[in-house]
Amino acid sequence: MVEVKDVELSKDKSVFSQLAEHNHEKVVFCHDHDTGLKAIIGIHNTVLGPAIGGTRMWAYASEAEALDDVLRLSRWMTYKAAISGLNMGGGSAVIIGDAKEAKTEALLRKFGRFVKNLNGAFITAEDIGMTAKDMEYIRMETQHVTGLPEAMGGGGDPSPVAAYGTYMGMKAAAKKAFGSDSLQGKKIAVQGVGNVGAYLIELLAKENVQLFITDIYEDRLREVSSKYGARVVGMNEIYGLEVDIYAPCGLGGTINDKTIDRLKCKVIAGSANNQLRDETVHGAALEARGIVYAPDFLINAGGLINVCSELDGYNRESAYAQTERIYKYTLDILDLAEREGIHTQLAAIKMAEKRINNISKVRSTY
Ligand SMILES: NC(=O)c1ccc[n+]([C@@H]2O[C@H](COP(=O)([O-])OP(=O)(O)OC[C@H]3O[C@@H](n4cnc5c(N)ncnc54)[C@H](O)[C@@H]3O)[C@@H](O)[C@H]2O)c1
Repeated sequence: MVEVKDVELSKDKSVFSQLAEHNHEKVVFCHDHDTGLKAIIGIHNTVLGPAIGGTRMWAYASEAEALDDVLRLSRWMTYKAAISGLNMGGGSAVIIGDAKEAKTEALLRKFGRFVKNLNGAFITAEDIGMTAKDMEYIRMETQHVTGLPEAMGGGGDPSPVAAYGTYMGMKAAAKKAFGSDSLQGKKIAVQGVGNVGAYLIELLAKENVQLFITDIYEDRLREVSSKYGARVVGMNEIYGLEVDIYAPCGLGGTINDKTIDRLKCKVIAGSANNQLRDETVHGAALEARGIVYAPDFLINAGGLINVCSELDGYNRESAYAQTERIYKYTLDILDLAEREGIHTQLAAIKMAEKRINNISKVRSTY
């Protein structure tokens, strides 16, 4: 049985006022006594199409924390899908519990039944705490699952496509900052050489850049460094490096009060989600420092584009072609930010909201 502290969802906010804050459409609390399932499915916006988003399994300290996570994640999925030109809305799910201990086939399949009952209004994929095998269990109960292995007719690992979109976004940001999208000779610091980071480095190495890398795992660093001739730097050292481009490809929140004044780069473009600790404060601070920030939820959308392309019968070529458009979308957003004198993350949100508002004249929900 999953043990979660039973606390008030929030000290000062009711569930409905939390939904109202960012205009979430629907939240489904899923409970099953026999399997111990406690899950929350959050549907933020379905104007453009069914809500898509990952299912995360995490040992949240409280129900309030789980709800907060699902509301936050689902909202960003709306923006990510809208700005990438996808006909999809934003959603997300969290299963409360320790993925190493509480996960069973029955629990996952029960969760699949809840997804099924939403009749396609929510389509899910793998996120933190979930594996491809877990998604196969969910798939046994509902067809509304994507991001499946190639053997099951899916697109397989989305990381190379996510890296390609990040690379496109980085080139667009370089064009804005340096007047050319060629990265030749540029000094680029990549933080996190996991799945996406390593594929990004492979693309960058072809452009003859000077690479600086850091990661928590030394064996991974050694491998990437010897393969691409990248210089290994310390995890804290990376922020103060004299580089042209900083690419956060590890965890979110690395652009914060402690790091922002140390940055010497002219461009930030990486795959990590939620790079700005506080999107308003740190988005504006980057603008004030003249650093071109390529909005994370736009340039890392290649992964989402890849899993969405499964829904119409997976085609790798078309997933890459759609991802390539991130170059143009990034330039459009950087231009909009300049024209309106706003920071680039805000410009990206505005552009996503504009598309949703326009299409809401055609239809209001899925
Ligand atoms: N995989 C995808 O398709 C995809 C798509 C969109 C966005 N993203 C985002 O991109 C980021 C990377 O995803 P991934 O799939 O490559 O994950 P991953 O777990 O394979 O790799 C992340 C790497 O970053 C390292 N890392 C974490 N924090 C670090 C820090 N502070 N300093 C240095 N290294 C650090 C980790 O050790 C790990 O090697 C994540 O934020 C993820 O949410 C991934």
